[in-house]
Amino acid sequence: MSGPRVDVKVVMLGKENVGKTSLVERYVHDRFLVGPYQNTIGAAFVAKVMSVGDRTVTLGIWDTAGSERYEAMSRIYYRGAKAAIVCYDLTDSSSFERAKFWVKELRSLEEACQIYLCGTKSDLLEEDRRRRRVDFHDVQDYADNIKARLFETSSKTGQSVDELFQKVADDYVSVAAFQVMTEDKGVDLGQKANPYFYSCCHH
Ligand SMILES: Nc1nc2c(ncn2[C@@H]2O[C@H](COP(=O)(O)OP(=O)(O)OP(=O)(O)O)[C@@H](O)[C@H]2O)c(=O)[nH]1
Repeated sequence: MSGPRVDVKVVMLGKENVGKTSLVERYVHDRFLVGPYQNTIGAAFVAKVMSVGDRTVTLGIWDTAGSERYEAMSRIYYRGAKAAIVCYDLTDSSSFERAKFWVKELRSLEEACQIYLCGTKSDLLEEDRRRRRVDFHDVQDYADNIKARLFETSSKTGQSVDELFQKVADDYVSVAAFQVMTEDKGVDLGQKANPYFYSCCHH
């Protein structure tokens, strides 16, 4: 028996404990698991069917393990990904340094992969704004430089989680539509190597 046909391979990357699994849990099952923290080992896969206008898009989400012990495995999972959600914990500056590490790798090895930076655990800032360790404007400047999109989410409250994954699917559909358009008309805008151009030019 074959599994679902995946349109968009999405990979979750980021330091351990930043909340990658919780983000997927919130998005796919609309729940936030409490209890003892469990590291992801290797990677986990889940498929989610969603709508973009009158189209159906299936996201195939690979949730990788954040521990540096599994770094080599994470590399296997981002190969061929169309989208990478690179997570960092808004209350942990070292996790943002780790996010930059993954961005560098993706930019050099998976040029066509659209990057979504995701600052997690925003509910902790609502409780106490002094807990913020990663400045929003600094990350926005960085995101502009690397042509990434930026979200700040909470898997606990659900804040911006659906919006993040919806954007991944919307971008995929925009890119596909643009590809069909240029291939049909034989237009070569010399921009094919730039995935951000693809997704931006339809907004
Ligand atoms: N307050 C709060 N805690 C969160 C949030 N997301 C995750 N956590 C907590 O952070 C811890 C780690 O979450 P995980 O989702 O397992 O983190 P991970 O990035 O998948 O970790 P690895 O599997 O080790 O890579 C857990 O104790 C979660 O309950 C959030 O949005 N808000």
